[in-house]
Formats: sequence, C-alpha cells, structure tokens
Amino acid sequence: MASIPNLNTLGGGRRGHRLRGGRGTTPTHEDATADSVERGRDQVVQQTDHDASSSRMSAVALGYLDDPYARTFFGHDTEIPKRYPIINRGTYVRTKAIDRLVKQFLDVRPTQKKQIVSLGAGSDTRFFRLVDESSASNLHLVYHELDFEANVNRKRTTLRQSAELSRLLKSGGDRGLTYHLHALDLRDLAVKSPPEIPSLDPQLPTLLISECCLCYLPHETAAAVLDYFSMHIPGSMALVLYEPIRPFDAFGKTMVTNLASRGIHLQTLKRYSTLEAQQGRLRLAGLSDGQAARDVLQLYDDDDWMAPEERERIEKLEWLDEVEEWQLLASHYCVAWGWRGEAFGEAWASRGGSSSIRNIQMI
Ligand SMILES: C[S@@+](CC[C@H](N)C(=O)[O-])C[C@H]1O[C@@H](n2cnc3c(N)ncnc32)[C@H](O)[C@@H]1O
Repeated sequence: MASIPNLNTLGGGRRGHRLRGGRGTTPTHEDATADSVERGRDQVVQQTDHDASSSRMSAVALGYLDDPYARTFFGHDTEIPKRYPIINRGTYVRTKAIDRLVKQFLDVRPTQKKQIVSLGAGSDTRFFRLVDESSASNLHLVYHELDFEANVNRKRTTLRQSAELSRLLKSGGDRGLTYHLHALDLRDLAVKSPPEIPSLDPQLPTLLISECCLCYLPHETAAAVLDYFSMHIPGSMALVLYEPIRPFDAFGKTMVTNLASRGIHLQTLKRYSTLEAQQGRLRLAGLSDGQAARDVLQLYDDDDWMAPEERERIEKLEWLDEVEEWQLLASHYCVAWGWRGEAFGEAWASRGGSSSIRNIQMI
C-alpha cells in the first residue's frame, strides 16, 4: 500500500484519463505511469467491498442481522471474520436504517412500479432479501446494481454458481421484480456523452442508494453522477446515502489517517463533513422537496428508528464496554436522504423524513 501515492495529488482523474485516450495521440511514458497508478487506486477502492461484505458476515454470524445471502456472497469456504462489537453494531444500524427507508418507499402506493439503483453495490444482498420479503405482496420493482467490472464479474459468478440465488432471481422475475447487474465505472457517467444504462426506466419513481460509494469519487464527479440521474429521470427521484462525516475532530483525523494508510481516500469527506452539508448537497442535486440526515448514534438512540426491545436484543448479543468509543464511531457516520416527488414525500415525510429536518437544523 505504501507505494500508492496520495490520490488527492493526482488531479485530473478519469476525465484526464479519457482525454489522454480520446485525442488520438500516442500515449507517453507518463500516461502509462498515470494509468497504472489509477488502476492501483481503483483496485483499492474495489477491495473495500470485501470490508463491507466481511462486516456484514460478522454481524449476521453473531445474530445482529438476519441475512441468508450474506454467506453466499461472502464465500462458503472463507472463514467468518469477527469484527469488534462497535463495528457490528454500526453495521446493524446502517443496514436497518437504509432498509427502513427503502421499505417505506416500496410500501407507499404499493401497486405502483418502482425502480432502485444501487451505486457501487458490491456484494450487497438487499435485492435478494427484498425478493424474499415481497413473496406475499404484488411489488413491481426494477432493481439495478452498478459497480466496477471486477466486482460485477465476481457477483455474476456467485449468482451463476448458486442454485438458490438463480431460483430466487427467476421467482422474483416471474413476480415482477427484475434485477440488472451493470459493470460500469460511475465516473463514466460524469462526462459529456455518458453511456445509457440499459433498462433504466426514466418514467419510474427511482431511489438511488449510495452505501459508502460516492465518497470514493472526487466531489465534482460525485455531483456529476447525481446530475446524470437527475437529468435522465425527470419525475420522482431520491437518494439515500451512507458515509463517514466529521473528519476534522481528533477521532475524524485518526479515521482519515487510518484509511489513508490503507490507500483509501474518501474524496468527498471534507466537503460534506456535517449533517447540514450532506443535506445541502442533496438540495443542490435537485432533490429539492426534502432532505434529512442523521448520524448513526442518533439513529441508534432514537426510539422512532430503533424499537427499545430491538435495542435491548442488540445489547445482549455482545458485551460492549467501549461505550465512549461506540459514541465516537457512531457519530462519525451518517445516513442522509433527499427527494423530489410526491411518492417520496408520502413515504418519508411522516416518519423521520421532512419532520427530522427541523430536528437536525437545531443541532
Ligand atoms: C465500501 S464498498 C460498499 C459496497 C456496498 N454498497 C455495501 O455497502 O455493501 C464500495 C463499493 O463502491 C464501488 N465503487 C467505488 N467507486 C466506484 C466507481 N467509480 N464505479 C463503480 N463502483 C464504484 C466499489 O467497487 C465497491 O464495491
């Protein structure tokens, strides 16, 4: 990892790369070096999926989450990792909070066909859990997952090799839940003539999910990716994101240094460093009807998000003596969501949606 230079000093990024190739000039030695540095950097980002998948596996194995598909994507032959209790609890809160926002969207106007686009989906299992959960409902859903080719290929292989997942995909498809897995570098959406995403239906109310993904892009690129969807989907659209915040205090600085030592640079972290900045970003992205944000600690401590009996169950799973560390860690990650369109207003305004904007602005 030490050989990977500071990514923030590289400049240009993907746009520069595309220009180098696009002008028809002979690539220079510097171009080749820059390309190989960029590839190394991308690999580090791609491998963060293994971290996410390991954390999910740990939380599932210990009973925090009920996810029958985590093991399949993690790998049956790989030893189950054991994360620290505070990490398991964080994984639990993050997953449940996003699940709840997704469910509220799907439950509103239940007969309306809807679309979800998961940016940097990695080994995420949400679609497969939704197929299970929706067996009794008449949900119509188009679900897209986007990630780098390397990660998509791995997921495709797992899907092909798992009879259970193949069956699930088929039964979901028969009931109107269609799944599309796209190999796509999101930065390619941030150029002048971006590609079309096959089967993306611009007429459907669309929920974008970025669970620790857009933070890996330069902030202009992350904003341009959101612009891409905003321009392609004229009607109801929303984004739910999960990512770190507060990089400037002592804990935040340590978090940034630790990640940097692994070659990981969260490029939007300083720009969207607070809950308010996250909400402002959502507003600027055209999600003008409502924005809200909560850090993980707020979500965990709020009875409206976490039923007291569920909190009690979680606290019995593992002894957590580092309460202060939990509070620090949990206050450095947030879930933020913003929307335009009535479907999302109905889904989110009454429970933790626009009403929480007022709460948040008082913090
Ligand atoms: C930390 S992982 C999270 C995976 C998944 N969302 C989850 O929460 O389990 C980040 C994911 O974003 C993907 N990603 C980051 N930058 C991307 C880009 N430019 N294009 C496509 N995928 C990207 C990575 O490959 C990786 O799978």
